[in-house]
Amino acid sequence: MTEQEPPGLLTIRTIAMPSDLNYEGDVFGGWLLSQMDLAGGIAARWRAKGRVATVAIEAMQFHTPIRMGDEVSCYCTEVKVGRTSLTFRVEAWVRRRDGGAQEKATHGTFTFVAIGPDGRPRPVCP
Ligand SMILES: CC(=O)SCCNC(=O)CCNC(=O)[C@H](O)C(C)(C)COP(=O)(O)OP(=O)(O)OC[C@H]1O[C@@H](n2cnc3c(N)ncnc32)[C@H](O)[C@@H]1OP(=O)(O)O
Repeated sequence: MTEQEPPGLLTIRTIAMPSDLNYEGDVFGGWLLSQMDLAGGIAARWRAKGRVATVAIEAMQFHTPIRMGDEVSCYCTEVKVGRTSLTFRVEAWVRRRDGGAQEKATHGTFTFVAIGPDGRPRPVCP
């Protein structure tokens, strides 16, 4: 069987460490959310060619738990570019520590705003 290819651009790949776990031994949802926010922020910064800030996170869904030592990869797909905002779908995929194929763990929609030197929204090149 061929491995399903995640959609979008690989932006972050990391390993779930002991300090990222909740008291049940699974990865804390907030840690995963922050990785996805970082990944989307990188993609948005590339697209906006400069500083961005997260303005909204919506439609988060957690499909499967992540455990210590699992490899976590975040893939970003551009959904929409407005006048000053950029929306990306971010998917987190997990490969278990003992190998095997990646599976989708979580996805969400992240919106960023391009920020100018004055800290206010600035237009993005179409
Ligand atoms: C609170 C925290 O520390 S969270 C961590 C990091 N994030 C931040 O610090 C951001 C804090 N927020 C801010 O500084 C401000 O809200 C800013 C600078 C991002 C935006 O300022 P605003 O005055 O709200 O900007 P404005 O109303 O002009 O909207 C800018 C764009 O964002 C979009 N936008 C604003 N709110 C939302 C939202 N909830 N969902 C989706 N898009 C939104 C607007 O539609 C607009 O897009 P467009 O120009 O492409 O049409």
